[in-house]
Amino acid sequence: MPALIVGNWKMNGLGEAVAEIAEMAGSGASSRRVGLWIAPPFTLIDRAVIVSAGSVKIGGQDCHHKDSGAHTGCVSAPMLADLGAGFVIVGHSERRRDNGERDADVRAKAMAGKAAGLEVILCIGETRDERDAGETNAVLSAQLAGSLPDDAEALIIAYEPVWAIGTGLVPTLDDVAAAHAHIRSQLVARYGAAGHGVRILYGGSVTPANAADLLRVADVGGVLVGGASLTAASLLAIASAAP
Ligand SMILES: O=C(CO)COP(=O)(O)O
Repeated sequence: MPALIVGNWKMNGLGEAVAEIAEMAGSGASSRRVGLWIAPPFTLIDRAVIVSAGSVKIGGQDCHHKDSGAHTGCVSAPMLADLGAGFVIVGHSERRRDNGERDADVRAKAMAGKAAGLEVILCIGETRDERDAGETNAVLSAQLAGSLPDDAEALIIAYEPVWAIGTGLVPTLDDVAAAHAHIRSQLVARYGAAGHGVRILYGGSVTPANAADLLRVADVGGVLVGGASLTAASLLAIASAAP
């Protein structure tokens, strides 16, 4: 399976930033060797879809769990699909923290994304305190139990330790391998054989310097990149590190 390199731009990017996506698309990096996906802010999705010319898949960073209605400021999964988005990220720890989203909310969003025909990247991960208390596997199990959608179709899991996001801290490669193996076991327990087909991404302080090592870890099917995804130069350097 070719590695999947996904950029999450978070609340970054004014109009001129679509030039970075155009450069990623024009680089030819998105090929049978790697998949290149970008989740810009909602405001840039329309333009990003146009400049990506099909070479970079464009997605949303969140969606509402309902298709439409009286939810001021929210964006639904069918609205993303209508713009030409191909995927949506749900359950990011920053949304859990800033918007009080819980596992049941994340599950509803994942179901909405799938129903709209989007691929769904579902984020999970432990805090520093939880890791230090030896609770990492228990936290991951509980998050998966509460948030996994009904079936494994179009589902991708992103393992993002909260303490590794934006900090420059990265778990050891053994710890990443252990977490991914645990997530895999939970997916197989839940979905049977289909659980083997779910891609698992690593996210948290991925850079061009550490991407090659992370992408070689067993069962790391790609990376979810924040800060280092904002420029074409940096994201393409990560993509070229894929084995
Ligand atoms: O949260 C992340 C991606 O969703 C990771 O962010 P950083 O790569 O900036 O640590």
